[in-house]
Amino acid sequence: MMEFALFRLPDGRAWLGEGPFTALAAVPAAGGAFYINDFDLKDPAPWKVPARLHEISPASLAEVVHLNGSQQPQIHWEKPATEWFKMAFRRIRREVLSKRLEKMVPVLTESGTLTAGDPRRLLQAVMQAPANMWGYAHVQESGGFLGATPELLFTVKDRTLETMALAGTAKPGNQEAFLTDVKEIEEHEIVVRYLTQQLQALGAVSRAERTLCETAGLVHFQSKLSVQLAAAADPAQLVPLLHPTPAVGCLPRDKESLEKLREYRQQLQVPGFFGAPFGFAEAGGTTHIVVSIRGLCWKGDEVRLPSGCGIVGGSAFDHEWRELRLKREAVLRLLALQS
Ligand SMILES: C=C(O[C@@H]1C=C(C(=O)O)C=C[C@H]1O)C(=O)O
Repeated sequence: MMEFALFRLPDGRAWLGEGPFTALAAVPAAGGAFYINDFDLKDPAPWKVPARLHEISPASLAEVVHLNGSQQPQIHWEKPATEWFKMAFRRIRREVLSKRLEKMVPVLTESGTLTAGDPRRLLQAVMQAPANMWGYAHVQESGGFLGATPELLFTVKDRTLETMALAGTAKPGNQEAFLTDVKEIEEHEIVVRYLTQQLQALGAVSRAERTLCETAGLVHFQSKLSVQLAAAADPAQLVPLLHPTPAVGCLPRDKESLEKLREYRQQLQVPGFFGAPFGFAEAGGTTHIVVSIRGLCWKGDEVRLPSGCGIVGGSAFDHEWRELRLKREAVLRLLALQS
């Protein structure tokens, strides 16, 4: 199989679409299409209808993708350098303190070399990710990306849209201090405020209380939001309305700040899939779009593992550097690449 896409829901249902794909600008009425784009939404036809669609289980995956006989990948990781990230961190913090920005999310990418095995084997871990995560993958002949994310951009069916703010991070075990951490709460509430503002035009927005989401070795603040839509909404238009949220982007989300975010991403050589929307439109009319974080990508034997952290006025470099490491470790554990 030269090209395929995979999407797994938290309830375990999963689909694998075989290429070649037919690319469309809008969701096909019959469903059965994947949404694949990069962070800048450069693809004008991001809905990909596969030549063949399979509903899969962890047991049938190996058969459908022909994984039998392939080995778990071995990756030699390089220690990430601090310089460029430190510079971005300082600049962003300065902009926040001078009130030109409220929040921005720079991304650090760890690089590695594949020394043995097949990265497609990691799809087995993606299929078995914890029940509060969405699995995603897009694989082509020479490379691809895959992961399991705890962050939903939106699910829409008929007149109901559900989304979440997921931001603010800690290591499990220190919950008491986290629950009252003013900086983490601020980082989170910025995302809630943004989503509420963007969604208000579509109908009545209701917000559930801020709770803790524990997943794959990390704890986040999570607030679920839902909207009773005044009229049926087109998922193709909802993506640019919501993406990028300040959980992976910036606030304000004006042209100037987005341009700065793009510059930092370029300078820091962030892979295009990271933080991008990815999803699947079911045949029954439900469309799910998630935020592609907690994953890795590869091209030939080059492997890259990005992670990002929100910078606000109260952010300190050492704390954020540690948070980035925790996030990368969470991905490695999730993909069974580290004990
Ligand atoms: C950017 C990442 O995660 C996002 C950033 C978070 C934060 O800054 O606290 C938390 C969850 C995600 O919204 C990542 O995992 O790399």
